[in-house]
Amino acid sequence: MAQCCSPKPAATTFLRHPPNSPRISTLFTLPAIPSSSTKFPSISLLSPCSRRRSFPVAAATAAVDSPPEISDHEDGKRHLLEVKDLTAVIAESQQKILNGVNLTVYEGEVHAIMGKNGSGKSTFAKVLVGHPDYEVTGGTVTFKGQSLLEMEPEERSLAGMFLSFQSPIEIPGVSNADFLNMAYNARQRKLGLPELGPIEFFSHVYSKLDLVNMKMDFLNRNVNEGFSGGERKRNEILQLAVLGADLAILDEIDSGLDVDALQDVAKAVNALLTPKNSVLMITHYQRLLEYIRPTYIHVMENGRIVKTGDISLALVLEKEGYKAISTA
Ligand SMILES: Nc1ncnc2c1ncn2[C@@H]1O[C@H](COP(=O)(O)OP(=O)(O)OP(=O)(O)O)[C@@H](O)[C@H]1O
Repeated sequence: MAQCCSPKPAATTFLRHPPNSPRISTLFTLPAIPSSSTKFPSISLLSPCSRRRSFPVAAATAAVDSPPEISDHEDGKRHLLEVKDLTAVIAESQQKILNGVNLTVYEGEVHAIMGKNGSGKSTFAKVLVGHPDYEVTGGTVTFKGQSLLEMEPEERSLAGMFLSFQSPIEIPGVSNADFLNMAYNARQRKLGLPELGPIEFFSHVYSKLDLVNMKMDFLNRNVNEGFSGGERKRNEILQLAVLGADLAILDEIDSGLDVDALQDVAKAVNALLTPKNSVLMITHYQRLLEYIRPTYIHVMENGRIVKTGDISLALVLEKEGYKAISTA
């Protein structure tokens, strides 16, 4: 495991909104940038190490050094993600948000998490990628046979986890193409794979633009600057297509999308699905589930998954609301 706060060739960076907004919005693996660099003039690059008060190691010791999981699925599939009794608090206030989440995702599956506003869905997603606003207080998480909670956010990303955030941020002064190229090369470097120069990368990314129905000029625009809500969401999926992932966690990719954009985004996500990778998507609407068919739907309430079912569960919720399944 990488030593926290030691010099690294690459750093996973939580990019913050401007100072008056405390919400961290996105996670990428970027090359280390010298403090004197003018490359990202208006973004504060915050090492997760600098904010994390207690990295959630103790809770995960049971899974340390465990060998890759042997399948216990009837079809012989391996599980990608196994979450057991996960509890977490907001680091600053110590307010408990996750109250014992249990979830197993096998390769090739699509899981949807639904639930009332404030039930803990986004917090769960952010805890999975190691967001420094939260501390894990109990439970274990295994990702591809390794203890996820032992990994730095950067390692989680390099291990194949991708989170598309609910509100993707702008990065003024950095073109989309440069940003994607940097993130792509940082990952290639870490994995010991060949990097791509700007021209080679352009042809790599060009083939992905079609997938999300984005015009080429979006590559030359600054990351998300002036993008509409729908364009930002498409851009998130473009990042997923360029970087690839074993587990893509998509937090409300459907919010703010018109019908055509929703179909484009869903088509792109479906095109990226293989029997080996999985999607965990958070959504409020059954509409998205018509396009990206989930293997399971889970309902979160008060920081726990209280109900799991198939697509019919979403239909019940659409018709009767959460009171139909509430345990409160
Ligand atoms: N960093 C934070 N600081 C303060 N409160 C937080 C923080 N993160 C989460 N919370 C609180 O934790 C609760 C769960 O938030 P979360 O965003 O996970 O809910 P959600 O289920 O994703 O909601 P929604 O459907 O509205 O997006 C909310 O009450 C939220 O205000």
